[in-house]
Amino acid sequence: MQKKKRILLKVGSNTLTKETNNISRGKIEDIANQIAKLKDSCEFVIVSSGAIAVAKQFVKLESKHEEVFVKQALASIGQPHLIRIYQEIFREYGLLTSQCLLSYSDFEKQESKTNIVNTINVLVSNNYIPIINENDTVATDEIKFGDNDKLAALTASLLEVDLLVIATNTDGIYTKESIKNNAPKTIEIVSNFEDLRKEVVNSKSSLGTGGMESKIEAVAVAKKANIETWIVNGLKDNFITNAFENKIPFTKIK
Ligand SMILES: Nc1ncnc2c1ncn2[C@@H]1O[C@H](COP(=O)(O)OP(=O)(O)O)[C@@H](O)[C@H]1O
Ligand SMILES: N[C@@H](CCC(=O)OP(=O)(O)O)C(=O)O
Repeated sequence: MQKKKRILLKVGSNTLTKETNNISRGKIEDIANQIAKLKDSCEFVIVSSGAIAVAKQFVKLESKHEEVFVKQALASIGQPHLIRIYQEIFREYGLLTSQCLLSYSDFEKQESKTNIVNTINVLVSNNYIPIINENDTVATDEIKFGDNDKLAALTASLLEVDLLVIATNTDGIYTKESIKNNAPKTIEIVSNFEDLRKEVVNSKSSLGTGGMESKIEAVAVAKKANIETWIVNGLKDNFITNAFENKIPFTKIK
């Protein structure tokens, strides 16, 4: 049997909510449907944000503490709901899921790195799709300074995946000029990675954390490990299968 292509799919909060205040079961169905279609040729590991977004659907926390602690508490409330929703929907498509919570510091310790790789390899070889998020209770880095893009890239490198797909709410990376002119145009082929950094504008979406800048940083991490990255519009249906068939505009960085 031919070796399956290993894909790390990163799904941001905006994709999962389809830019509303609620997690979109329809979007998770769309992801499950695509993974089910591709399952004979590809194996998936998912890095999913959305814990805080799910919690906000259910609760409003009162606290005199710093905002970051409230966000961590929300992530703790939302994470089990997020996984429950994934599990319910993926099961309908015949897909098995599991949860892994990781911290950035885990990537600095050899023993932790080995354990992550071994655990995920057992999961994947038994047809479980690991759904990874940051362990927000212990690490504030992501909520304060970055987001899951870098976590996805570090995980992709550690797992030596064949492709990193970052799903966001734009058709990939647009040229700065085209954003200014209100006619966004996707940079489809990246000839010079350093030039790409100059295209980032200082904006992010309503629920997003790091904007395009953190995606570029993620691409840099993946590039160092010789991993190709695609930045695709996760709001659209069939965004993975359509990207494979080149039916949609997206940014490909080799
Ligand atoms: N050159 C660019 N092309 C496209 N989007 C850009 C660019 N520069 C900055 N952005 C911003 O990055 C956002 C995506 O990142 P983010 O808000 O963190 O979403 P996510 O939840 O998917 O991680 C876009 O909605 C846009 O506002
Ligand atoms: N880990 C947290 C926050 C992650 C976050 O906002 O990231 P992203 O949507 O990828 O910019 C969560 O699951 O809500």
